[in-house]
Amino acid sequence: MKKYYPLLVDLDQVKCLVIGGGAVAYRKVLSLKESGAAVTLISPRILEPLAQMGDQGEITILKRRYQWGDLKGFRLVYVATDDQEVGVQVCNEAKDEGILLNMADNPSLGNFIVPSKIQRGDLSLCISTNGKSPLLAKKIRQELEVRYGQEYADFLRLLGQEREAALREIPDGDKRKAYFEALVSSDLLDLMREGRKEEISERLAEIRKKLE
Ligand SMILES: C[C@@]1(CC(=O)O)c2cc3[nH]c(cc4nc(cc5[nH]c(cc(n2)[C@H]1CCC(=O)O)[C@@](C)(CC(=O)O)[C@@H]5CCC(=O)O)C(CC(=O)O)=C4CCC(=O)O)c(CCC(=O)O)c3CC(=O)O
Ligand SMILES: NC(=O)C1=CN([C@@H]2O[C@H](COP(=O)(O)OP(=O)(O)OC[C@H]3O[C@@H](n4cnc5c(N)ncnc54)[C@H](O)[C@@H]3O)[C@@H](O)[C@H]2O)C=CC1
Repeated sequence: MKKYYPLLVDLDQVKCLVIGGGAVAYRKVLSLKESGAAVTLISPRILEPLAQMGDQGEITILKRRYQWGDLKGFRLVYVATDDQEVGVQVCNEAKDEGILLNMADNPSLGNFIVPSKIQRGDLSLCISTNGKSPLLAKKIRQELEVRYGQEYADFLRLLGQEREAALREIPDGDKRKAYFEALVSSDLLDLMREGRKEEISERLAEIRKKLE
């Protein structure tokens, strides 16, 4: 069993290649585009929504089979074909070039896997089963989606603002930490979930006052 290391990577404008044009390739393309990657796709058959993305200039499409040399210039490569042989060839080329490789149909040939993900503003929740059961990862995602709603995006925005302000305005490190702890364990999240926006600044002032 591989021991994968989780990390969050900035893919803005990074050149990524997807080989294959079916449902799995489509899922990988969507998540790459969400991260701002510059996506190229190579495949003889291409799903309609992917073809449309190509027509609209959102991704670059080469409508043909993979050939040796295609990986040049790419940082991340995803293989999502129904042809095992392509996987083996890409794997050899990726090794030569030191490129990070995701293999949808034979994960152990690649060197990274994609987790299931929930995004709530700046909060990312990523779930992986180390490839043992993607369906369980999906089920846990659906459970967590109910538990962690949009209010977390708002809460985190507020925490970020308050943290910046506190770093400027509360010079004492212990007091600052106490303020952060009070914010995180306050009922601010409940106020946001219940849409009681007008009470938020009041609560912030109360928390600050208590610490004085
Ligand atoms: C190893 C990994 C490599 C990788 O793709 O990176 C991989 C591999 C394989 N998946 C397979 C099948 C399915 N994958 C899904 C769904 C997802 N698969 C994703 C990731 C991963 N899948 C990586 C491990 C993640 C982890 O650690 O848990 C998700 C999380 C992210 C994403 O793909 O973007 C996304 C859910 C997103 C969401 O909804 O939250 C479904 C369910 C569905 O489609 O509804 C099924 C059908 C049910 C089933 O088989 O379980 C097969 C067998 C194919 C066959 O039968 O031939 C293989 C190959 C193998 O296992 O050998
Ligand atoms: N990792 C994951 O999340 C999942 C992986 N899979 C596996 O991923 C693979 C792809 O699944 P789907 O997208 O449903 O398959 P699909 O059959 O819809 O698409 C396969 C694509 O591969 C392309 N292709 C075939 N030979 C090629 C070549 N030589 N060069 C470039 N492209 C080529 C075809 O044109 C087609 O677009 C399957 O092997 C499947 O077992 C399936 C479900 C989930």
